[in-house]
Amino acid sequence: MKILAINPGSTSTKVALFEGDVCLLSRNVAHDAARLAEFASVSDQLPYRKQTIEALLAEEGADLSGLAAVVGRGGGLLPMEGGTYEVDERLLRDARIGANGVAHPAQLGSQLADEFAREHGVRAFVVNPPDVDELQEVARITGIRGVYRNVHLHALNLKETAIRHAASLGRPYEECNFVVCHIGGGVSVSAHRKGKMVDGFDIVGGEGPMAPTRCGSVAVADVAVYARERGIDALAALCHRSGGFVDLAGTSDAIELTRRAEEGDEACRLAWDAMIYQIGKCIGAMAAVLEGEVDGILLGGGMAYSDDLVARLRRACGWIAPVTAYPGEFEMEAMAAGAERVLAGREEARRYTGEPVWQPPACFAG
Ligand SMILES: Nc1ncnc2c1ncn2[C@@H]1O[C@H](COP(=O)(O)OP(=O)(O)O)[C@@H](O)[C@H]1O
Ligand SMILES: CCCC(=O)OP(=O)(O)O
Repeated sequence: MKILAINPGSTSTKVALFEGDVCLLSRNVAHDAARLAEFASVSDQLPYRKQTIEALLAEEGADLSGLAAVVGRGGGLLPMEGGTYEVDERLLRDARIGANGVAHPAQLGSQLADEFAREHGVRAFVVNPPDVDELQEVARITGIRGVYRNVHLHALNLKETAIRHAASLGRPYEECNFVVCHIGGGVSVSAHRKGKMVDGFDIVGGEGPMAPTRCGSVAVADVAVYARERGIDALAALCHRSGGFVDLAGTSDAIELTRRAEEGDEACRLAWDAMIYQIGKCIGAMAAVLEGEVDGILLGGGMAYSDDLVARLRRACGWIAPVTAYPGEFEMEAMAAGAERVLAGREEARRYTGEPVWQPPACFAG
């Protein structure tokens, strides 16, 4: 049973073909930031991303005969429970407009999966999109009446990393507590208690640590001044596209940034140091969410390939719990596995409704 997995990220497009749990091919194309910036909206990138994938498949001589499903990284959706979702018109409508109010390429995942699936007459799915919302109630409350938190995170990779680490400890995910990070183009830091992602930082809304493409948390008063001087659109872009390394050093590539830092570029050195410092602070916050009962701190994403970053986070947070690096990500495998569970009848595909997963408490009404 072949499954094609498609993962459009902020800096890359990844594609993989699986037969059962065997990966037949896997490719990752890094996109030039200037090329992506030419598109007015994320959904306008659809033909370009599709052609990119078609070219990759052709280069690899991929044999798609016997394809059973196409699975994409979901996004652009309203808060939802975790799981594998059938791509249908309701889901596509929200993905196309980015109903979560966030312009992020993950919303192309369902659209690309749908296009390839139609061409092959097979089903399309998304698995654990960044819109998965399992926050505990107290994590949703802010100090502003009527304003409630929800988060967008690398849910797919965070959960898969936690599941695999739990298995390595010989325990089910549902019995463990972890602080799990994805340290890539965006940096997710999250608290997992007994199989639920009960808190984390909204990495497209401007929370959490600085990242290659994100500004991270900034004092509200400073944000207000920035918005007044530069406008709301420029401010919003800083949250998930043009902040962090891009704003401080003109690149989202951590390899380039660290090379320039070694060559004496002071802006690059400080950006690198500050990001790692902020990730450590956020890990500490999530350890407090778990009341110190932390079975492990797990570091995934592209930057977890950096020995320097892992060593520094181990020094900053290793006293909380053992720190384990899982460089890269398990997103492609996790997507294929989610689709396979449904096709094999071990799990029912969920239907996206757009219905709220949580109701604001009556005590704050009015
Ligand atoms: N060996 C490495 N050392 C430091 N950074 C790395 C290394 N390999 C990849 N990266 C960085 O990881 C980031 C991309 O991470 P990735 O998880 O692929 O991103 P995304 O979240 O966009 O999928 C880039 O900034 C890249 O430069
Ligand atoms: C929308 C959250 C997922 C995310 O930020 O992915 P990238 O790191 O690829 O931008």
